[in-house]
Amino acid sequence: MGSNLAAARVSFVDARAAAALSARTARFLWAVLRAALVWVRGHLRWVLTLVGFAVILRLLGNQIGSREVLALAFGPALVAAVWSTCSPMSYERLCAGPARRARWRRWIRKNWPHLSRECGLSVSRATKARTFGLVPKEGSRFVASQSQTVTVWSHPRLMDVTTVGSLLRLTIRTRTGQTVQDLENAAAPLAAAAGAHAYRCVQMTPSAVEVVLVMRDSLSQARPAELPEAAHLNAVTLGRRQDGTPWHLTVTGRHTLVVGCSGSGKGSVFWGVCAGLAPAVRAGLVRLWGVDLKRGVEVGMGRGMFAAVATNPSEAVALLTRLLAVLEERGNRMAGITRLHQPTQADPLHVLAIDELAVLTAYTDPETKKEASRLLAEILTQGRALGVVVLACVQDPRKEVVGLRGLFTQTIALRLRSAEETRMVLGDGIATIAPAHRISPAMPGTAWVVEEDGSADRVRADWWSDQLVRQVAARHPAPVVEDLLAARGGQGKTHTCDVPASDSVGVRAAPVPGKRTSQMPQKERRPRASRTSRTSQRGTSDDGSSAA
Ligand SMILES: Nc1ncnc2c1ncn2[C@@H]1O[C@H](COP(=O)(O)OP(=O)(O)OP(=O)(O)O)[C@@H](O)[C@H]1O
Repeated sequence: MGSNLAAARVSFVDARAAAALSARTARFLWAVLRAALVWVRGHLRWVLTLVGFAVILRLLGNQIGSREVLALAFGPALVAAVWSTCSPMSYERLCAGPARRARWRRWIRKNWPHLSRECGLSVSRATKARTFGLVPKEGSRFVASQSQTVTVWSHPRLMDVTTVGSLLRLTIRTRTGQTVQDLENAAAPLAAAAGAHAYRCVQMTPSAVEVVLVMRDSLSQARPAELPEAAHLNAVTLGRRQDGTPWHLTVTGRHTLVVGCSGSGKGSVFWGVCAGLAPAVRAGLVRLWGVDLKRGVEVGMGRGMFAAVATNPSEAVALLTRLLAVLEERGNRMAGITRLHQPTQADPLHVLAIDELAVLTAYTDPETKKEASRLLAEILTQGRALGVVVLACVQDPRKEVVGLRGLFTQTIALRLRSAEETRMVLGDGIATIAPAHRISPAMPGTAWVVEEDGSADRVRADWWSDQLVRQVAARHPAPVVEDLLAARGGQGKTHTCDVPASDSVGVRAAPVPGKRTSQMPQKERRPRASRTSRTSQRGTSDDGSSAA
């Protein structure tokens, strides 16, 4: 009886394993078939020509030859299908990627005269040309040559075409009578004709421009942030650029304004900077100060890495007063000795991170607003060289809301509501090359930034989950905590905390008087699921400035 039961159990287990194996095999075969069909569709001309050739050979009675030709038609499809199913990464790297890039290069070279004409880059002139040969003329007489009016086109020169990853780079030289501005203006129709997701222009010489077309959108997928390990002071890695390279943001010596409408992903940039600096915070080289007037909901997630957090306007004024005192004391110390502050453990870099600046500078009572704006203006004007920098996030970029806009030295434009807002944030003439108002709501964390050389680039910040922020705060707690109540009297009071050696997870209770956020129930956030944007429903590009 017992042995029967054991045998039945064994056969049941075998049957389940066999069923799982057949399901896996069926799935694999289906994937291979689908990949083969995709390959055939992409190489239809090749396949049809060889099939036609095989049919002719068969009609002529050459059976073996026709079979070989059919193998030549479908063999590559089978190899490609199996390869791409078993090892998609190596297939993309060694086969599909290089083939695709070669196709882009060929296409642009072949179609350049046509593209340049249709995008308004070429000019034509009518000219007389003489044709030679015996040409019939009235009656039965022939003449040896005759003159005709012909149209001659002159195009800007396509000097070089290169590809890297998903980028197609065109180096174009102006034709006579053309400026680099003309080439830059034609980049949008050029990108649309090439089916590029986005583009950017970089002036190479006074008469040559590099137009970079982003042929495949590498930013479409959200990417989770990683736990920061090393202490970096100068720059933090916030995410990636549209060419797939890392996006580093300089922090030292820069005041950063992050603008984006609600849900555009300001939190990702905020935590990218604060959590990116966390190892340096723990090392004592950076001191983070937080202002979160949305009841501390955002900063509360990573409270442990901040030296002080203000969650109401009076606390914010106290915090700014304290920071200004640091500035004044440091200024007095540095006068005549050095012009640029070098962060050390005894004298760290102070980073003031403000979530929703408008609550402080526009939506609070007039007195607090005036005082906060005054203090912030002083910090913004003097802080850069003295090692006090500001990171501020805001939804509304209008002057009446952020009067201090001009004092920030770098700006990140997340999704904005209109081209006018893009102009306000990034500067005049930028809305066409960095259309932040066209970023898809389905891609939070995506932004446009303007580089020092004036070129614009599209970037996407990595996603910081609440859990990861808490983990960073637990791993890299601030060694020093400031007492804001004492700062109200103009004097700061500093508590030194023992930094735990362990990497245990959990928010460290920071002894800040009057602090409510650590007790507040926090809602766990998740990356927003992609949704079809209204623009993409209309058949235009989601986020870039151009669409195929
Ligand atoms: N980098 C990112 N990648 C993917 N999803 C993101 C990213 N950043 C944010 N999100 C998603 O977008 C949502 C809104 O993000 P977030 O709260 O940072 O926006 P916000 O601009 O701060 O909005 P608000 O100003 O209303 O607070 C998040 O809950 C998350 O689902």
